[in-house]
Amino acid sequence: MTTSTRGAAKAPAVLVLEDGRIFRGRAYGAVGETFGEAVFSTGMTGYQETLTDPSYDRQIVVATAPQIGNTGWNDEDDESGRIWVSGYVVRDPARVPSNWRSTRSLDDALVGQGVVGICGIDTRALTRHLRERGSMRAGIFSGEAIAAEPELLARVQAQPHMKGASLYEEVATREAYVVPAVGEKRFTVAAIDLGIKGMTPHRMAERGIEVHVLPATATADEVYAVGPDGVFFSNGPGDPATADGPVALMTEVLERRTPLFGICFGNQILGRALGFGTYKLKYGHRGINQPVQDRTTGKVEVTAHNHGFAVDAPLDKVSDTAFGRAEVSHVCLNDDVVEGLQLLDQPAFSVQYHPEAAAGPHDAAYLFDRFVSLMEGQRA
Ligand SMILES: NC(=O)CC[C@H](N)C(=O)O
Repeated sequence: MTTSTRGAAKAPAVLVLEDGRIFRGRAYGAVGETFGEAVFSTGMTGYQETLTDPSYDRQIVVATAPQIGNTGWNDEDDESGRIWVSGYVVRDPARVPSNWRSTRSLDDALVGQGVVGICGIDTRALTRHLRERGSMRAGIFSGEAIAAEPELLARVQAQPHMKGASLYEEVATREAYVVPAVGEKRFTVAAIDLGIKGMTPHRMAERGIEVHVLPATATADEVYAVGPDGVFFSNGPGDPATADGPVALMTEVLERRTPLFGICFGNQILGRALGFGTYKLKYGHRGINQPVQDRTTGKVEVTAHNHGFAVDAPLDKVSDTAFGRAEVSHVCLNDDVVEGLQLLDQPAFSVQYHPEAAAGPHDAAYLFDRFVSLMEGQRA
């Protein structure tokens, strides 16, 4: 529920965490109330891409960068048709945005879409709290939504957990659509939309791929009806342990040995299809400067991340799976979390992070070329 809006920046607001910690600040964006999992993102740029990433559905995002909104909001950088975060927490919002592409302020964009936020709180203390205690449920209340603390806390504690949440169907397209290849068409890819970011089909289209984006509930018949050279599984919100439908579909794709690429949620689904488990990280990886090593080349890349879950696969041995040998291809150098998987006996691989990242960095863009090579190899 949100009520009014503009000029509301001075209304009092309160952020309530499920463990009882409370931060008091001022309303930012819409005034009202909202709930979600409080998570922090360390990106210093790219807030527009972050807020419109469907993988942030039902999450209250805390920006660790202290000044947010400086470049306003433009008509080009959205990753989807709307803002998906359920709430936004910033320390010091820009009073006057300045950028040649900006058409309105970030505050106006939040107000326009009814997204409740809070500003003027100590985001460093909040981030340290989430890092020590882990991501947790939270609520933001402003204006008339503010009530006695025990009441607000009880409402936060009544919210569903992110563990066990099935959200991908809620954010995915209902209708199939096609993103045409840029220049000469070389390949057709069926992309399963579990919360796909707009930049992903674009990065494929740039490589001569015609991308058929299909709903999360697509059947194998619908996938193969487009005559795909390869199948892609996208990023998406929620707990991968709930994604039984996409795991079953991917299993069929693997049985047919069609070239396969997955990103983020898609990596977790490949993990499950291979028989590995997934688990929730304490506070996840969200930001644009995470160091990852590609173990197939030894190279280290700086990468964009947004994940709260990870695949539980052995780092130091090749695993035998229903689809032959599999190995962990990429690993996060901060904490050894599995960041990529590849099959050694058929053309399938995935990464836990974001080679498409529009706000950058672009070190991992080669992964789209790797997908193209797999499709070329299958044709040869
Ligand atoms: N960006 C994503 O695809 C996120 C995947 C999953 N929801 C997670 O949090 O780990």
